[in-house]
Amino acid sequence: MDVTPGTTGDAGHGAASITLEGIRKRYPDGTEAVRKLSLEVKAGELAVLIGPSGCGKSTVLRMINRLIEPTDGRILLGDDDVTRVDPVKLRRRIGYVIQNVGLFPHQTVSANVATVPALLGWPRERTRRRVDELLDLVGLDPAQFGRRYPHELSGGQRQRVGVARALAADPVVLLMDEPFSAVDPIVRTRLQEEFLRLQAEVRKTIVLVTHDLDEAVRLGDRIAVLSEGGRLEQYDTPAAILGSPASPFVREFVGADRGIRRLAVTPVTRAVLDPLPVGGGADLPAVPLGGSAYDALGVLLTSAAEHALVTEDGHPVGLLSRDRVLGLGAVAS
Ligand SMILES: Nc1ncnc2c1ncn2[C@@H]1O[C@H](COP(=O)(O)OP(=O)(O)OP(=O)(O)O)[C@@H](O)[C@H]1O
Repeated sequence: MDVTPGTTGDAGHGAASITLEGIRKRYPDGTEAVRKLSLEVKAGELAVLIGPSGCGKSTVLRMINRLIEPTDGRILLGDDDVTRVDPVKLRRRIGYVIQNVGLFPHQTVSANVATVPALLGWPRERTRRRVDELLDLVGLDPAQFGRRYPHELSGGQRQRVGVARALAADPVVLLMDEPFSAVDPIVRTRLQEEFLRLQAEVRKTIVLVTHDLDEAVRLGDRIAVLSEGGRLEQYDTPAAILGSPASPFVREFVGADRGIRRLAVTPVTRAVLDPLPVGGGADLPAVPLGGSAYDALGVLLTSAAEHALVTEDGHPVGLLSRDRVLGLGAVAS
């Protein structure tokens, strides 16, 4: 996954904001899948759409790349109204990753990743370099995997090829519909971690649909909780969604264990520390400043200590009490 920053040519400056203005989708049979949704995703941010089955998540995603035409409203990429541009050209600017990836089974991994560059008529050498660079970026050795066919890969490897393919032509936006749901939980966690590293590298504007709240909390800069008809219940950071649900619907949706989930996204900061004791507290268990409150609680519980020593670059900076950590997980009810 290691690349020199900038070699992909897209370290952030290839991203565009996405603005949904009162979008609506009424299917021909009369189903109002999305009634009136407004939402803005800032350039370089990852927004997660989450909500119960059938609430309109996929419909929203597919309106952004016009696989589904909105009945009403506007969708802007940066300042461009996507409903006014040719949908085929539009889709070349938007990467799309779906569950089970949808790789072409009779094409090699390299040919799959090269799909959009080939459509754009890139010279062969440029395409080859880009394909190798992307396979490296998603952690697949091009020499080993480039000539394989999709059925010769594991589920997790196929997902990575799907991500590489979506990034190939340096899209301004990436849409991901349940991209990690087809793999087992352990592989999923690893792919999510790799994906976060990749996103720190490429800084695309991403809209990701998931059913999995843990995934939403782990990956999202912001989470949009939707209810039936694409109604926006809350759009905020993971910590705010878990800490202050805006409606009974969100409270129920994020569930009773949201205090624990909240600890996972709350860092230990100087603001919650007590002063160091005389003698330095060297016998106490240590936790790093900036680490998650969830990890700190784990250390406190396993060592049965009332306090942990918080360190920065190995130097003690203060004490963290168990009560303080539990207070960080407390949520408005
Ligand atoms: N082509 C269609 N014609 C009529 N209704 C449709 C069509 N596609 C989707 N719907 C309906 O629109 C609503 C929203 O569907 P959508 O697939 O966007 O939901 P979702 O939130 O992505 O669901 P899931 O989480 O189950 O994938 C559902 O009630 C669905 O039955």
